[in-house]
Amino acid sequence: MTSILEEIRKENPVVLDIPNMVTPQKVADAISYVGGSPIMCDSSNEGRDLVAIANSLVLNLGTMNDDNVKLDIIAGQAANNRNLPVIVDPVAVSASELRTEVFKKISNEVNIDILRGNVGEIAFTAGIDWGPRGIDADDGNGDRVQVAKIAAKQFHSIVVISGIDDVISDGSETYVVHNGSKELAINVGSGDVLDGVLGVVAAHHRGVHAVALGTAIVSVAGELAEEKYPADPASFEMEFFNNLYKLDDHQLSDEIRIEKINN
Ligand SMILES: Nc1ncnc2c1ncn2[C@@H]1O[C@H](COP(=O)(O)OP(=O)(O)O)[C@@H](O)[C@H]1O
Ligand SMILES: Cc1ncsc1CCOP(=O)(O)O
Repeated sequence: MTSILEEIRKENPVVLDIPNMVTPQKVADAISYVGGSPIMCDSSNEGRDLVAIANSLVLNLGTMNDDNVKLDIIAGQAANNRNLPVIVDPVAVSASELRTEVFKKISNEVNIDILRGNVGEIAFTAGIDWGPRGIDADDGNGDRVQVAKIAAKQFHSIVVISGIDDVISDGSETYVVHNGSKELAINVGSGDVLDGVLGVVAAHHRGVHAVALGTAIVSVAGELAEEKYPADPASFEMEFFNNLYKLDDHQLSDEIRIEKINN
């Protein structure tokens, strides 16, 4: 049985999160509920100071302006210097020239430990043609595993592709987490919540398997919430957050459906 939740709750790591302007409260709550200590930051003037007290850094690129892009680079490089894990979420990276350029800049200037996005986002970052005619795309796991592996090798990162199943790979070791809930897909910010939870886990637990367990924490919490509220999105959200707080290692081990991919 895993002891990851017990360990992170003992460690209570400080997660510095540079959020988007849409979901900071949700992300801070999620970090706190799974056992971390969140601090959100919005000014490049305090990036270095806050990295100095953090155990991991999350850069969410969901909304951007000149100062938070500057902050992303300052904090990312300071975190690299301290050997802290850096998690990057390239939200809607293909949607505007600015998003595409900012991600390129960050990936050139900051070492990314965990790159987390949906398959379209990750494929785009890696220059992979994803879509009806992209790499045999049928949205099957085989293709998503290939996208994760290619992106992982390109960025020297652990890549998490979230979706109906979650694919977690560093290019050679790969897992698929089969848990989840379609309610998570319509809950705005569930991906950002996943980034924050990965920040908590990665603070002290490096490696692909630990990241896969971190991914499963969110997917299992969502799956259990859907059992109770299959058709009430607002009630689902409350139950999902309750589950992030209540989930323990016994329940995680009982509920997780994780597969190691062998090629
Ligand atoms: N169709 C789905 N069925 C089950 N779980 C899903 C589905 N889509 C997303 N999830 C879950 O929702 C969480 C957030 O992923 P996702 O919605 O892909 O992020 P984003 O909000 O960045 O697009 C993950 O835990 C993922 O497993
Ligand atoms: C709606 C929206 N617009 C810019 S960032 C954001 C939130 C994205 O959250 P998630 O990708 O986790 O659903």
